Amino acid sequence: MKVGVLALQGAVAEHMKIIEMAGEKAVAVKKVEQLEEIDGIIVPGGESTTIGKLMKKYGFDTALKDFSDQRKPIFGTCAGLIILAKEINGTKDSHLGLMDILVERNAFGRQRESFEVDLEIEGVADNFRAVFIRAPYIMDVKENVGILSIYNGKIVAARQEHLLASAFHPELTDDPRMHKYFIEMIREYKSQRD
Ligand SMILES: NC(=O)CC[C@H](N)C(=O)O
Repeated sequence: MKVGVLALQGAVAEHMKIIEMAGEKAVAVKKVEQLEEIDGIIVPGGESTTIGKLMKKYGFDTALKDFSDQRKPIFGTCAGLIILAKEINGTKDSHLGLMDILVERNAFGRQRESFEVDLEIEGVADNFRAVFIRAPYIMDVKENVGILSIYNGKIVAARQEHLLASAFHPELTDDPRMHKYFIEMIREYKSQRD
């Protein structure tokens, strides 16, 4: 199995390190052609407007929709969560628009630009150290979306079939459990496709 990390901008190397720590091969994806050789992809944190623009420029906007149509899993972390969302509060624009979630950007306020908390994440861990950096949160979900974690009344992780999203950065600690959960999703959907 090969797990891709969209390598246009943001925390790419950190995700690759944890994927390898979890025992799978990581691929830095810079060209749409590479999507054929991978079984799932992580859209990392960074700056969603920048990632969105680069995605359009290199054809990933349509290519990743095709990737999702093939039921290949996508995991969006932080800015990646914003990229996956169908709705971004305060704007009519969206990026991939795949997940039935409404998100608010930079949702935890200036005084809390970055912080760490221990989270309970359904199916993943009951004490996951989560790093939030200018993080978004999920304001609302449709009924087909499973809520995996809530912090201070705010949804910070969710799953919709083969799509996974977290408001925090699971690649910035040495805990591979969130990545292992995603790798299991990839395995599950790969066996359905084969
Ligand atoms: N750490 C992050 O990925 C921050 C996301 C950023 N605030 C955005 O809106 O794109």
